[in-house]
Amino acid sequence: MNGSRLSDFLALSRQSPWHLDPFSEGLPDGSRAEVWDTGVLCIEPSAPAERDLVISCGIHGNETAPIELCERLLRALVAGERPCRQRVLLIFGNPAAIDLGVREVEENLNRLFSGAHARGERHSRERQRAAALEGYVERFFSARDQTERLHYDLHTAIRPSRFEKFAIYPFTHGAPYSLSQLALLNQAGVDTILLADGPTTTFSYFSAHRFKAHAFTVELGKVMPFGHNDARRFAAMEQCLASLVSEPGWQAEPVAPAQLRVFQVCQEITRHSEQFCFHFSDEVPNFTAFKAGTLLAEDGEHRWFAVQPEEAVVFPNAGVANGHRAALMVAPVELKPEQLA
Ligand SMILES: O=C(O)CCC(=O)N[C@@H](CCC(=O)O)C(=O)O
Ligand SMILES: [Zn+2]
Repeated sequence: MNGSRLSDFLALSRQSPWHLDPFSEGLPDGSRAEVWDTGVLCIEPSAPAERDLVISCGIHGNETAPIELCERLLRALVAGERPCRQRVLLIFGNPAAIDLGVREVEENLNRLFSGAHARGERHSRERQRAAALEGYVERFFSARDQTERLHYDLHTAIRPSRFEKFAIYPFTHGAPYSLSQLALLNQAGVDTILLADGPTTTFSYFSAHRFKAHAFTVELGKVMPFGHNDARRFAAMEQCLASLVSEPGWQAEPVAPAQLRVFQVCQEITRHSEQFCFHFSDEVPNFTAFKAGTLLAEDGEHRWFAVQPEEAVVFPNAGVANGHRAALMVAPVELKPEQLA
């Protein structure tokens, strides 16, 4: 595909970080690749199989490993090294932040979905982008009924984690958890699952709730600058995504729930003011556990204590904007057969 504008789609998106005029190109296997906007590319095979697959990365611009993984996947499709047999929507979420090497330009894109971009008086580039991304996901999923809808939103975490790869399973409103999706995550090296305890304004919850997609925020390791990621650490996820894209009907090896480490979110710590502080070291890795009764954080009158035995902290970040989540607290749980389908 010499001369293809898609052979370096990320570079093209970084050059036009907030808007790119749509265009389309044929791929060597006969699929049509349609650029809908900067960082947004829909691939339509001539005879698509039964899955509709959204893969997103770079919702936080400095989380480079998933961005590199998606670039490798796209290059293989554009070069004809791999066929595309499913409809795929590939999203580089925040090209401006990717270009600057920062988590966000004006505000955290992953707190602006499910309409949160329109709440309040504030205007920001990320709000416009969240609204646009919602529209693209709607356009993609609404094109067909009766398909299996999938969305993997790939991230890396700011700090190291005792369990390196984990996924957040957005709140299901009581619907069962998908055993085949847990198997896929497990085969992708993601053997730790966090069950959310309520609706959120994340991208994965948006797809799960609005389109009944199997959708996950997937944490693949620790944030590193471009060029400093070891691709071998992401190979299992890359292989699973490649199989989904290229092999109709592909299924991961089955998993027994007991093979997975499962946590339930039991409380959320929210920063309210400049007085916010944690009562543990800045160095603690994700999934560090505290005894029940331990004072975890303080913000003026507010105090948060560990309540459950073995309650563990995930994503502690005292530097978030006021009103935002500063940490999730999670407790180990066992998935019961009646919770699974
Ligand atoms: O390491 C951190 O503190 C944040 C890593 C990250 O971006 N995580 C996502 C999780 C989204 C979810 O809860 O589904 C985020 O904070 O947006
Ligand atoms: Zn992230």
